[in-house]
Amino acid sequence: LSPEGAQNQVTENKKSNPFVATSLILIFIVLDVIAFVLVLLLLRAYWESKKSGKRDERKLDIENNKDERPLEHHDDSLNRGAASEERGKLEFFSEERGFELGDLLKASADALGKGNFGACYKAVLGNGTSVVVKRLKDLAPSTGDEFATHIRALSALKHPNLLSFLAFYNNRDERLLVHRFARNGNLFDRIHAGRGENRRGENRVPFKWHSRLQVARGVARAMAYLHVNSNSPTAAPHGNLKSSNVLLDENDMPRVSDYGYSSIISTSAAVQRMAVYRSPEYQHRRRVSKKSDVWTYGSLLLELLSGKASCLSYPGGERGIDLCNWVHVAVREEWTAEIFDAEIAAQRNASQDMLKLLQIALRCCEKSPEQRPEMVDVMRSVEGIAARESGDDESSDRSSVDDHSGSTNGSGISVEYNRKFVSI
Ligand SMILES: Nc1ncnc2c1ncn2[C@@H]1O[C@H](COP(=O)(O)OP(=O)(O)OP(=O)(O)O)[C@@H](O)[C@H]1O
Repeated sequence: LSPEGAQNQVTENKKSNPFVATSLILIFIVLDVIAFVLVLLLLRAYWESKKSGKRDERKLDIENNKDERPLEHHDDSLNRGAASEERGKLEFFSEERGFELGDLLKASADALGKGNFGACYKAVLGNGTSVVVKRLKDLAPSTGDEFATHIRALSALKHPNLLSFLAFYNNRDERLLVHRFARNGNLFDRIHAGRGENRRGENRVPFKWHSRLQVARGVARAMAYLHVNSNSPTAAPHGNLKSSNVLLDENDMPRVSDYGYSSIISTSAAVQRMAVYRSPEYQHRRRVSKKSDVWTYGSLLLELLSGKASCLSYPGGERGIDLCNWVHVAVREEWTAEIFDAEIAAQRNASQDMLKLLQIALRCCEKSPEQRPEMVDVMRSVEGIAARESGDDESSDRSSVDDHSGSTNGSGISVEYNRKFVSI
């Protein structure tokens, strides 16, 4: 119905019947409104599908290895800042020192993704070694020396379940961290890839209870280790624990990454983007502490157990659910069985252990920080499940908690930190 046609008909009808003319005008207006709403709905559906596809597209790009340009070509500013005459050297923290900054920039590289604190690239060096280069952004104002001191302190933390630092680069324009590449990607993708709306899960490798428990145990050890070696009463030793910051090596052993950033990132960026700032105590009292880390660990356990995406894991938290709240409601309403991911719920011989892990998670997610357990106690509870499940006695299981840099006093947690040995 064209506007001219409608107008002519209206003029004709006006002469014969004023009621018919008014009805035609009304119909014309209603049709216009419906068309407008339809266009709006279509635009919204297009926008939503683009957003949900982003993560998968990024993964696909990496898997297909489409972009193999040298690192320096991925980012012009990286090239400009680092290729100048006075660009300086990498500082190494490990035995693997067979490369220099120039080798890194020329190595064939893939963009792994942009996180909250910078972009990550996987670079393959001439000798075939794969490393990850993280280019930091939104740093707190600090001198190069302050930054270097902080990174050196972080690199002294050595534990089999922490992602270690290989080297770093520090000049006025550019700050880069170099880590080992974790071959099996991150825990978020391990839990959620190939499932959910619009996905049929054809390529999904099932993530069974035993592997999930192994991850829960490894992350608890890494977190307890960080807590034992942190002296600050006001900071969360990790600060940003979430499933995308738990990387999996070739044996699916977890390596916790992105720890200790709170003092190198600007306060506003930290408050907006770090996981601990979403804890109940930050909402009410504007304070975070070690117990905020315990809360993030509880949320991670709930994600592992339920297979549901947590809003902590999504950038900006714009998707996913508040798992702590959801599970508390589920337990109150007595539909606990609904909590467990279908992929593990069928493993009936492990159901008691799943319930135990759920109880630990709920204690970690207590609203009041004072009521949450200490991270070391959480680790011991999770190890209790592991020892029973594998039939090992506790002492033999404990040996794997040891770090690689020194002896322990029997608790299994120790560290060489600033050349002083601290243990509990
Ligand atoms: N050492 C690594 N090995 C393998 N993949 C890595 C490594 N480091 C980072 N990644 C991957 O690179 C991507 C970007 O990581 P990054 O840490 O920058 O962001 P994020 O974890 O998504 O968010 P945030 O910045 O809040 O930690 C993620 O998919 C992450 O799993």
